[in-house]
Amino acid sequence: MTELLKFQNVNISYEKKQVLYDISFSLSSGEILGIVGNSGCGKSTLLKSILSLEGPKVTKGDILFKDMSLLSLNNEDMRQIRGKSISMVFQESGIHTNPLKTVSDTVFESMRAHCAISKRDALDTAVHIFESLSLPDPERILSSYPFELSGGMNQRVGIALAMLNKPSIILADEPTSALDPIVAVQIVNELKSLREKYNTAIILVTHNIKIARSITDTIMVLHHGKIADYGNTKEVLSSPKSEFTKELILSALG
Ligand SMILES: Nc1ncnc2c1ncn2[C@@H]1O[C@H](COP(=O)(O)OP(=O)(O)OP(=O)(O)O)[C@@H](O)[C@H]1O
Repeated sequence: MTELLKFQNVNISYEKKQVLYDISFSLSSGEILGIVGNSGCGKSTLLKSILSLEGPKVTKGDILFKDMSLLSLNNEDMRQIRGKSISMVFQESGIHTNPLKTVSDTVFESMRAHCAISKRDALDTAVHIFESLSLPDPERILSSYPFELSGGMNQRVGIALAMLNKPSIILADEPTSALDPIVAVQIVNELKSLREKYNTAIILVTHNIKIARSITDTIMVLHHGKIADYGNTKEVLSSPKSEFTKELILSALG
């Protein structure tokens, strides 16, 4: 397994408010890392800092992608990384799909932003990914506007779109929290199959420790912006080091 992403003693702040403290971890190809913790502990901030999204600033440490510091990249280089090497799936995948555009227009635009490709080739790539994720009737999905698809289907399409440029890492921020439990399980299975089919590494932010237990190889528990526990998921859940993790497991898993 190749190491893709590495956080080295990273501190992150908004303006003057520090949110994350001394965060270190690494992510290898094909690995699924779960980040869990209470609301406001800094999970989303951690994901945003990887892609230098608006708001949080790294004030100490370094974030490396394939041994290259992401913090030293200019805007154009970071734009190339976003969506191509590292893409993001949000809670509401409407963010991936413009309400005024059909899915096929969105597909073409997001692929054309990273490579010279014809519309037909872009759509063929999308059909292939939809089929590999068992999305029904790919041609109908492509010709639909987002409002014509159900919430669950929108989210599944959002995950498929995040895969268009075959990124090596997907950052998934609570991708199942807006969905009913049956669709949530479907999404979790789709994330698993991305790893199996494409060896994609995934960082999954979730409130749901049961989901984390069922899908992740490694887990990081954050408490007030600090790492309370980090390591192999089975080991952390069976013998957590911190009191906070013990309580979290007890309340979620009994
Ligand atoms: N744009 C911002 N400006 C200032 N502070 C922010 C901003 N976004 C988040 N914060 C603060 O940073 C802290 C961490 O927020 P973050 O959204 O990363 O937590 P989270 O663990 O993802 O929470 P949740 O599970 O509720 O989504 C919180 O105290 C939050 O209020």
